[in-house]
Amino acid sequence: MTTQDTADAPIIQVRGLRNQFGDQVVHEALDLDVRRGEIIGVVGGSGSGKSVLLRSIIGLREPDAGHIEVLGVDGRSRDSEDRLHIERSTGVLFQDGALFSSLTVGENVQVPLKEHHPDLPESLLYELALLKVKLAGLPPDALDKLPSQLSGGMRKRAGLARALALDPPLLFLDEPTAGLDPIGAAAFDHLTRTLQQALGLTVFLITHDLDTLYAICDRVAVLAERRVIAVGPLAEIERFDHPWVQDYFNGPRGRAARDSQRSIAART
Ligand SMILES: Nc1ncnc2c1ncn2[C@@H]1O[C@H](COP(=O)(O)OP(=O)(O)OP(=O)(O)O)[C@@H](O)[C@H]1O
Repeated sequence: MTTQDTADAPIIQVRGLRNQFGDQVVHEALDLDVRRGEIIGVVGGSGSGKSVLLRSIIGLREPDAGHIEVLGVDGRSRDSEDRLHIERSTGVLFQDGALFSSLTVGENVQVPLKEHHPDLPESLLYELALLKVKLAGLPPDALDKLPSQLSGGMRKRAGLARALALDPPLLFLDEPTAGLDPIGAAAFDHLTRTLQQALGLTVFLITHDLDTLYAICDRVAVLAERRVIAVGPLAEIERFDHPWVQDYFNGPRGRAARDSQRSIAART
């Protein structure tokens, strides 16, 4: 461990991150702090490096330079205790769900449980998987279904159930509402907010979905020009003087999302 993991220390700290593929520099001098207990929305144009940032933070990609700390642990550490600490503390819902297609939903949820707690008896594994499936808002009979037997929205929830298997304090969601219809997307947003509040999660959420940003994000980080150019509450970001930010937040879709969220807030 590199620093004290105290309650007010950022749960994720990224400093001077550099990622490069051949001649293409994706990140340069990128800094970001994620605060404990927040939902931070990460936005940016296609190819701006949101997924590469996520992969760097969770240790799936070795950055070319920079420093990353997750829960007080150096993200580049190869020490097995440190790796285990990060793995056990982070749940990830990848863009495509990344479920094993030949395993049932229940078996998918059991994968991390078996890996990290190999001595758990079968009956307990079953009960834990059932609990996570219900937590993700799926009916109990989803447990025995294959991913191919589920709708897109249900597959996302199954991926979420698996991401929550180890009760991680830190949840990464990569475009969770992509491909969902507006009602399904709003339901998934609601679920994310409910779980974050009930379980005290910190959520790192990559999204293109303006409705999601307005509905559930406490702060937003904008990726452009290879770094985080702005981070803060939406009301601040909307005023940030940058062409991409202005197009995105104050274009027709941005205005519609903001108006719709305000009218929901006025009704509740
Ligand atoms: N393994 C890799 N090898 C080569 N280039 C890569 C690799 N992974 C990502 N890239 C490049 O890095 C850039 C950033 O990719 P990334 O997937 O992080 O973008 P993104 O912001 O998540 O985009 P989108 O919103 O379209 O999902 C892209 O130009 C991509 O082609």
